[in-house]
Amino acid sequence: MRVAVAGASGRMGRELIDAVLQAPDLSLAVALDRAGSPGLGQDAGAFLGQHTGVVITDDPAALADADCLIDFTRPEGTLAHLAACVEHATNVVIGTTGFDDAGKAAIAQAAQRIGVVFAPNMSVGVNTTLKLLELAARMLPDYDVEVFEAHHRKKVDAPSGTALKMGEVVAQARGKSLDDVADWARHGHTGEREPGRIGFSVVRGGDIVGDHTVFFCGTGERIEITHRSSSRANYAQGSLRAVRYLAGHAPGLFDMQQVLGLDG
Ligand SMILES: NC(=O)C1=CN([C@@H]2O[C@H](COP(=O)(O)OP(=O)(O)OC[C@H]3O[C@@H](n4cnc5c(N)ncnc54)[C@H](OP(=O)(O)O)[C@@H]3O)[C@@H](O)[C@H]2O)C=CC1
Ligand SMILES: O=C(O)C1=N[C@H](C(=O)O)C[C@H](O)C1
Repeated sequence: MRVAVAGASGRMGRELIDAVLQAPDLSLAVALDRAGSPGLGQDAGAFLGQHTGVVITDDPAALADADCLIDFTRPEGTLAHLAACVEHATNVVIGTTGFDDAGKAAIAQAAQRIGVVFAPNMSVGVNTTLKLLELAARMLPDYDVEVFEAHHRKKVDAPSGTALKMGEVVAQARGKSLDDVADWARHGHTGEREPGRIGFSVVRGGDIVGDHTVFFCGTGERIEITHRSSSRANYAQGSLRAVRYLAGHAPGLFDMQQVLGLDG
């Protein structure tokens, strides 16, 4: 299967190129970076000391040569690539976070024409953690829930897409919409905590790959469900599973719970 990688010079782009080059059933067909990127014109494997013959381009028309794009960039980049994927009937795995409602609607619309996997976290561990959260939320309806996340200093969106998803899973298990119960930040004289709210807190610093903890705080006890990433390899491997999943499915919008068979 011919795979394209967007954001080829980014942290995830490089992790993905490495993973695709090592996968016997996949070939790297296209590598995209944005206009003005210093990577343009270089071999996509140069950072590994490898010659792949795939030159990094900023032309989304190159997506005609790929069966599936893996896109971990920024919302505006992903949406531009998505339009080219629809034009060329190329499936897409979207790992980018930070979309607004209009961006999410554009993704859903594209998924009527092509296969799309869209998930804020591709790791098997995080997706298993989401199932644990669903169980805990159902078993502990009166416990106070707080979502904590920590990431590297270069991350541009907050809370992380994964933290938002964790909050949504808990809210949904309690029959609520996250927007109605979220406390995004606290400062000053906040008053006592209101029952049923879901609080968020965020750390940014250094090279933290990605930590998430959800606290279920009751009276006399608390449960902390934590996932920590120590490398980006799991995000890349999950993305490759998503590429293979799309090859066996008709157009539609899927998430990693479906790819991993955790949606039952
Ligand atoms: N779903 C998941 O499992 C995971 C999701 N992510 C998400 O993936 C995204 C990327 O993360 P990361 O790799 O760390 O970020 P980086 O900043 O390291 O890489 C982003 C890449 O996208 C490029 N880019 C930026 N803007 C555009 C644009 N408008 N059009 C095209 N390309 C663009 C950047 O180019 P340039 O450097 O020139 O700006 C860079 O090559 C984030 O949204 C992050 O939250 C990250 C890890 C796991
Ligand atoms: O930007 C990152 O690095 C990450 N982003 C994703 C998110 O926003 O949840 C996934 C992971 O936590 C790493």
